[in-house]
Parts: sequence; C-alpha cells; structure tokens
Amino acid sequence: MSVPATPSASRLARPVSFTPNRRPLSTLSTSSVVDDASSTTSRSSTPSLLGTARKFKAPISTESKSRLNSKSRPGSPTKSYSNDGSRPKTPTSRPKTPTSARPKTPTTPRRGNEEIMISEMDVSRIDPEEALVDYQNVEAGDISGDIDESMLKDYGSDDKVLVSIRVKPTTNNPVWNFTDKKIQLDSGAGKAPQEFHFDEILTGSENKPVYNAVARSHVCAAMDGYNAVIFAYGQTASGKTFTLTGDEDQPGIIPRAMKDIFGYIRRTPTREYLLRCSYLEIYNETIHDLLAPPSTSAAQPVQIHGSGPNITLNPLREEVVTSLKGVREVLQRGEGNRRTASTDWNERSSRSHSVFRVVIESRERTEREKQDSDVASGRMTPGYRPPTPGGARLQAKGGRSVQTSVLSLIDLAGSEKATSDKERTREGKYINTSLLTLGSVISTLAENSSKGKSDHVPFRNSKLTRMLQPSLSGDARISVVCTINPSKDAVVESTSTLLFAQRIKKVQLHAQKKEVVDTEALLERYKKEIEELKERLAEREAEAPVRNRRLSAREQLDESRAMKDLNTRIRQLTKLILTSQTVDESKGDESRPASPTKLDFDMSPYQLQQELLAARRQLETQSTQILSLEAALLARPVLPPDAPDSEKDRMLSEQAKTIRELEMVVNGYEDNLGEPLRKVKEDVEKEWSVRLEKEVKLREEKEAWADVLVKQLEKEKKVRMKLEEERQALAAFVKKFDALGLGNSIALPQTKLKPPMPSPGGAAAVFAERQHRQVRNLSLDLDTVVEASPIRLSSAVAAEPSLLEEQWDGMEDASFEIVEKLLSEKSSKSSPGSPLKEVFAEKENMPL
Ligand SMILES: Nc1ncnc2c1ncn2[C@@H]1O[C@H](COP(=O)(O)OP(=O)(O)OP(=O)(O)O)[C@@H](O)[C@H]1O
Repeated sequence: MSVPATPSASRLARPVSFTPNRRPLSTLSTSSVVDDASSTTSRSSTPSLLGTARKFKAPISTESKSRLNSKSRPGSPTKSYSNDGSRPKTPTSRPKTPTSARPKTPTTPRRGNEEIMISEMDVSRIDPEEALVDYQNVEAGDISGDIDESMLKDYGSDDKVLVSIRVKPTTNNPVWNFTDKKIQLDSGAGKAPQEFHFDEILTGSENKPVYNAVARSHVCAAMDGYNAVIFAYGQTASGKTFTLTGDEDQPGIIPRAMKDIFGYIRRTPTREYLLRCSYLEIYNETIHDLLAPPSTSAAQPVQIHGSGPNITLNPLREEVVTSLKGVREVLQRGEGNRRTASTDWNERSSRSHSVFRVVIESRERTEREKQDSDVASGRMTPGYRPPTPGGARLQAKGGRSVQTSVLSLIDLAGSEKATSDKERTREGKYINTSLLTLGSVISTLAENSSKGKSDHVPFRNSKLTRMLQPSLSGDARISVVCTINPSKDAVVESTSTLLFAQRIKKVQLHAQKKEVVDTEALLERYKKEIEELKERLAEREAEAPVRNRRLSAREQLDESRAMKDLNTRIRQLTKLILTSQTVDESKGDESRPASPTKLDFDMSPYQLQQELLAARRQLETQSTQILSLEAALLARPVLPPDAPDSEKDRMLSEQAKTIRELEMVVNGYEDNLGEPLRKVKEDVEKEWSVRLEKEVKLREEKEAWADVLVKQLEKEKKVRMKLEEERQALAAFVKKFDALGLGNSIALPQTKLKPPMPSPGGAAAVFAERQHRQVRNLSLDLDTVVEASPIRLSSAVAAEPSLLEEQWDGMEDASFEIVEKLLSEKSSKSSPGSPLKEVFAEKENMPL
C-alpha cells in the first residue's frame, strides 16, 4: 500500500456511504477542512447538549405571539384530559429555551455567521489512538446512570419496526383515550370511532421513559453491530424535536443515546471503538451538511450517489468523538445551523428534516492489548461479559474483524397546513411533499411485505426516501415515534399520523449485523497501513548499508528523508487509534497539538526505539560519508604548475562539487541532531553572540579613543613647534635688546646666553611689529593665531605653560629680575628720559 502524501487529501474524493453495509471509508468531505481550523468560535456557553438547540426564528406574528405567550407548560402525564373550555388554535406548547438572543431572519433562517465553530475532530486530524474508546476510558459522567437491563426490548427476535405513539400533554379539549398499547378516538369527537394498536403509547413530559421504551434497545443494537434508525414523525408542534433533542430538564433521545453508547463501551472490556458523527438536514429538497460552515454547505450541498442499498453521501463531514463533551460540541454546531422558524403553530418549528448519524466501528481487542492496558491502568480485565441483548459476539477470524454499524437519529419536519407566511408556505410544500412520499413508500413496502408483492417503491421521489432507502428496505432496525396532539382541532392530523404509524408497522425488516473482516473500515485500514509501513521501513533499513554505497550524497539524503516520512506517518496513524485509556470526559475532542515535542513524548517505547535506531543509522551513514569525502579531498591529485588551464578548471569544479556534497552531508547531520542538542547549540550560540557583540563594541570604543589620542598628539606637536618658533623669536628680541649697546657696559654671562650684540632700537622694533601682527590676526581662528604669534591667546593653549613661565635652558641668569637689577643700578646713574628708560617703558606695555 502506498503512503498518501496527505492523508486527508486522499480521502477527499471518497463519498460517505449512507449504507454501512458496503460503505466505502467514511470520512470527511475535507474540502473545507483546512479553513476550518481558523474559524473556531465558541457558539454557546451552555454545556448542555440541549441548551444549544437554538435556532433562527422568523418574526412571529402578533397573533401567534399572543397565543404563544398564553401557553403554559403542561403538567405531568395524564391518560385523559379535563376540558377547560378554552380552545386555542395551537396546541399547548412547552416553552423552549429562551431565544431572545437569537437574531430573527425570516429570509435567511439558516445561521449566516461564517464563524461557525468548527471542531477539530475530523478524521484527518484526530489522533485515532486517542479516539478509540473502550471500557476503561469512559468516564463515569459519560454514561447513563440508570442502566436497567429490564428496560431493554428484545429487538433481536422481531423483524418489525418498533412503533410508538407519544401523546403531547394538553388541557385543550383532548379527544383521544388510550391505554398502554391502544389509542382510541373519543366518541364525542364527532367522527367514526377508530382504534389503533401500537408497541407503546407514551404520555407526559418525561423523556426518560420514552427513551427507554423506544430508543434504548436500538442504540444497543447499533453498538452490537446492527444498523439502527430512530425517527420521529408527526404533525407540526406535536413534540418531535422535544422527543429527539429535548431540553436541559428533559434530555431527549439523542443525548441519552450518546450517554448509553459510552455506557455500553464501559461495559465491554473486550472491544475497542471508533465513533464518528455526522449531522445533516434536508431543507427544500437540498441536503446540507450541518457540521460544515454554512457558506461551504450552501455552495456544496450534499449529493446522494449510488442506488439501491449502496447509497453514498458526498461531501459530508464525519467527526471523531471520544467523549460526551465531543458529542456536545458536534451537536451544538449542527443544531445552531438547523433551519427553524416561527410558524402559526410552533414558535420554533423545524423547517427541515434533520439526521444525526453515529458511525460505530469496533474491534475485538487482542489479549496483548488487554493485558497492556490493564497493566497501564492498574486494573485487571474483568472476567465478565456485559449483558448485550441479542448479541452474538464477534470472533476474530484470522485477522481481527471490524464491525461497522450506523445509528441514525432523525427529526422529521412536521406536516402542516398552509400558513400565513409565504416563505413558510413554500417550505411547507416541500415538507409535505417529502412526507407524502415517505408515506407512499411505507405503504408500498407494507403492501409488499404483507402480500408478498414486489411493487416498485418510489424511493427516488424525494431526497428523504432516497437517503433512507437502505434502512427502509430492511437493512436496519427501525423505531418510529409518532407524536400526536390529542386536542379536538388536530383530529385530522393525528388520525393521519396514526394511519402512517399503522402502515409502517407492517414493513418487514431483515437487518443483519456485519461481522466479517471489513478492510474498508477506517480502524482496520489504519492498522493495516501501519503494518505495511513498518514492513517497508524495515526493508529499507536492512538494505540501507549496501544501497548507500551506490548512492550519491544527494540520493542518500533523499533516502533518509523518505525514511523519516515513513516514520512520521506510522506515528500519526498509531496515534489515531483509540484505546480504553484514552477516553476521558474531561478531554475535549480538540485536535491534538502538532507540536513535535508533544509527539515525541506521546510516542510509545517501541516507536521511540525505532526512531532512535533510524536516527543512529542515519548518523552513522553520514559520518562515513563525511570521512570518505574528506579522504577524497585530501587525496586529490596535485596538478603541475604548467598544467593547462582547462585541467585546472576541471579540478576546481570537482573540488567545488566535493565541498558542496560535504556541506549537504553536514547539513543533514545537523538536521539529525536531536532537539535537545540543537537547543543546547542554539543556547550556546546565543550566549556567545551576546558576548561577542560586547567585545566588538568595546574594541570600537577603544579604537575611537585611540583616534582622539593620536589627534591630540598631533596638536601637541604643532603647539611644540610654535613654541619653538616663539622661543626663537624671543631670543631674537633679546639679541636686539642687547644690541642697544647696554651690553657694552654690563657684562652678561657669556656662557648662559650668547645672543648677537643688540643694536639700539632693534628689540623695540621687533615687539612693535609683533604687536601689530597680533592685533591684525585677532579675528583669525585659534590655530592661525597660535601660528602667527609667539604669545598664547586662546584658552586652548592657555593650559600650556606661558613662554615667560617656561624654564629656558641657559636663561635663568638672564631673567628680567637680573635685567631689572642691572637697569636700576644703571638708572640711578643715568638721567631720566634716557633711551634705556624708553625701551623699558615700551616693554612694560607689551601685551603678555
Ligand atoms: N411531551 C411534551 N411535554 C411537554 N412539552 C412538549 C411535549 N411535546 C412538545 N412539547 C412542547 O411543544 C412545543 C413544540 O414541540 P416541538 O418543537 O418538539 O414540536 P415539533 O413536532 O418538533 O414541531 P415542528 O415539526 O414544527 O418542528 C415545544 O415548546 C415543546 O417543548
């Protein structure tokens, strides 16, 4: 068997059979599976199965409103009713769950909201391992607390339809009298007295006895491998939805059946189950998938394919459920999508026929599985066989057989008279036509059965009868609840319902359960596929060492990827099979997280071992490859220097190829590092990259600082040069000063300063010229000024020692103090106004 690339896609084309007999793999119409996930929205906070049975309503007429408002909930069952004299036109209704929050859109009664909650429970996503239900994983809360075997009917001995009448409680002039099995029109009704006999006559508002009488045996039959159909038929507002769905106080057949299903699994330690639900409605002769988003189901109505007993429905979703919570979600979604509207007779009348189906696949558990799960759960396999009425047990023949059955719970739209609303009238026509067809189909079948005839049965005249053809042809156990309104103004409709019930009672059934190995069953197919995949994997692994020698690096990489894919698929499939440990009420049926970490933790020890082995083998292969490639690289021939260019090019391209191959192998090697190792690697890389960044920053800062220092140094150098210039200028000045001739009378120490002999007036001229130049350059920038003058002018250079503060070599003795001293000695001898005085006067004015 080949592995489909995408498991869900491979099922897309498969239609869902309505006939479990030779049903192809029932799966989703997955055309909208992908976008479903994005549209998950909680629809109701009410946890009840019934609290969500809210429907769209058409606006209610004032007349209807007042009638409805005046209704009160009838009391407990009575076998005869008092006539209070009031004669409301409509039957007394039990008030439904408040619907004020619901929009009323008469033209689009179907929920127009695109954000319909889409469960993740479709077959393609669910983990079958967690979807299999058995006795150990059914939670106590999921099962019916009132299992009473005495309530079960012996459905196995009778090949007749179980027909029951439910009389709706009313205080409004009831005209029918009844006993347990007989119902009779009152003589006071003004009509010919009629008497009818049925399997059960049920009254009152309690749904539990109704379920026990009409549905429980058929639910058990379905669990035991028979197809079963339970449907409610009757005039509008007579209580069909109340019987099938019920409300929070009085859960109806559907929620009770689901509880019983889990109860049955709990009591059956020998089997494991896969449960799938679908929900559809037939509205104006079009079939809609109630579990698909409305836009999808409107664009792609469900089609009936095939003929005779081999009817298939496509596209139709089936969602795997493992707990009541999961069922609740499916029901909430489906019921939210049902079309209802307010009519003259029923505030929330079902405007369509609805079919809720549960596909039950089950398989005998192997001793090994039982032991394993008992050990895992700390329980021992109970040594008893649960009571399963009519149940021959399935035996494994060769391989284990898979039993498949379908339980269909059908709420028919009510027959009705013309209404005041145009849209309702149109719907009513469709409803009446299909009910009429159902009636004539039942009549013909009854005739054929009772008179041994084989007249043509007009199944094809309506979608409803065509869909029900396999069941009505005898392939299923059928239970019909006919609901009637006993009040006088509904006598005609009630009589018509009772006649229908009488006819259907005559239909002969011959349902068989399927105990053969059903290779089409999803459960079996998963198991088979797992086995095949494992075989293929083992073969490939065994061949790997020889094969890898032949393959190029790329081919080896492809090969290892293919093996990885096989492993992944095996893991997915294994997880799709539910076992007893996995059913848990607290668990929703949300899709299992796709986290690889989660998957790893969920793997069985065997799978982990397989995984580990495969990974090790791959690593070994890759190490060998790396080594051989490295050796090839080292052993490459060295070309002589005078080798032709073409030869060099060839060599280079070969080496480039080897490098590429090495890279590929190394990449593959890294891919194979376990998650933890990869994580460690990432952490280390992260830590070191932070450090590296810090270091780089630090280095940049230091480099910038070094630049500043270099610049500073250059500046210093320039300043030093200027200082040198100034020093020389000053030396020149002193020389000129000495040239004034004073040096002739005063002996300056020759060794300290040896300027040329100054000439009179020379120093003053130099200073005058410098002073002039400095004033001229005052507006120039700092560097220019520094260059132009021997005297510091700027703050930038103020930090530098002043020329006059500097210690000049050999100038100590030539300080101004000495000069001053010499001069003062001289001045005492010379007269005022002498040239010397002039010179000093000028010097004192020198800008310092
Ligand atoms: N046996 C019952 N006891 C108490 N209330 C009931 C009973 N049967 C029906 N009702 C009430 O009567 C009203 C109409 O019932 P329901 O909607 O089930 O009728 P229906 O047959 O499904 O109608 P339609 O065909 O129009 O959908 C509801 O408010 C429901 O609660």
